Amino acid sequence: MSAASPVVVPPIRLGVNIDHVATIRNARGGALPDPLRAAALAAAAGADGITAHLREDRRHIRDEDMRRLKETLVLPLNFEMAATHEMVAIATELKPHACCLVPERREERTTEGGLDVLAGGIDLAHRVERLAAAGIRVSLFVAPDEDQIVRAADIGAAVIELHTGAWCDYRVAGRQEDAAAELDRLMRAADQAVTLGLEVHAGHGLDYATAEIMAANGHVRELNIGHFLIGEAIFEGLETAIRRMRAAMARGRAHLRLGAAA
Ligand SMILES: CC(=O)[C@@H](O)[C@H](O)COP(=O)(O)O
Ligand SMILES: NCC(=O)COP(=O)(O)O
Repeated sequence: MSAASPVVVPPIRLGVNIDHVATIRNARGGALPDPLRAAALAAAAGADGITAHLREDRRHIRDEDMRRLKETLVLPLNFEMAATHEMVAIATELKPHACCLVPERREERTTEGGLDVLAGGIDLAHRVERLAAAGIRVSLFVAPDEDQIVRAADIGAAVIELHTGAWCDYRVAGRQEDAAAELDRLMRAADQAVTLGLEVHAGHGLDYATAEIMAANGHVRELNIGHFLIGEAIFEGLETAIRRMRAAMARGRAHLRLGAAA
């Protein structure tokens, strides 16, 4: 009789987004609080990577922050950016570990939806190719939409990051049916992406509860979380917030282990 095969649970990484430390700094126009200090603290607290979004309007992270991050950071740097000529030029010079291409509208309060990979056409395909040729791991920030994910694989992205914002907003608004339908879409999108050979990440609006649910999907290999963690840091400190987030993700992975063993 053969022994039961061990359940293999793939690890899940936590990328800490430090944009909103820069939002607070910029509110007074000075140098404090320094997002680099948050990155160093996040590393000490067990983050696996740092995410920073250099918006076209530089409303939070600035070019100088990206340069300092690249020079001093011991963790992989995930550079979020619009798929523009300007940003591709900056990224190919900086050479971060990864670039996540996101949609941007100047007037938006935050990143409202996923990148329209289909509408991006050949220009987007070329930008993905240029970044990949510079040795950068390219991720596309997409809604859980089948056609967008097929196109992401077609144009050579290595990763998709699923936009969890709509799901999180439905939950906060108490719209349980909409939240359940959106979660179902996210789960099916993760399955589809893995079938197409893409690595799956997720992020936007995640908190302890939603991160735990995402981590219970073994296809999801990385969560990028910022706004909630920086908010919690006001009350309990960044280090504690990150440790609690890691614990929530570990609980999610434990559900997976139990589910697989059942
Ligand atoms: C793309 C994304 O989800 C992050 O960059 C995050 O949302 C940053 O915050 P803002 O959207 O407020 O710039
Ligand atoms: N890509 C999502 C991200 O980096 C963090 O989003 P949020 O937690 O700040 O909403």
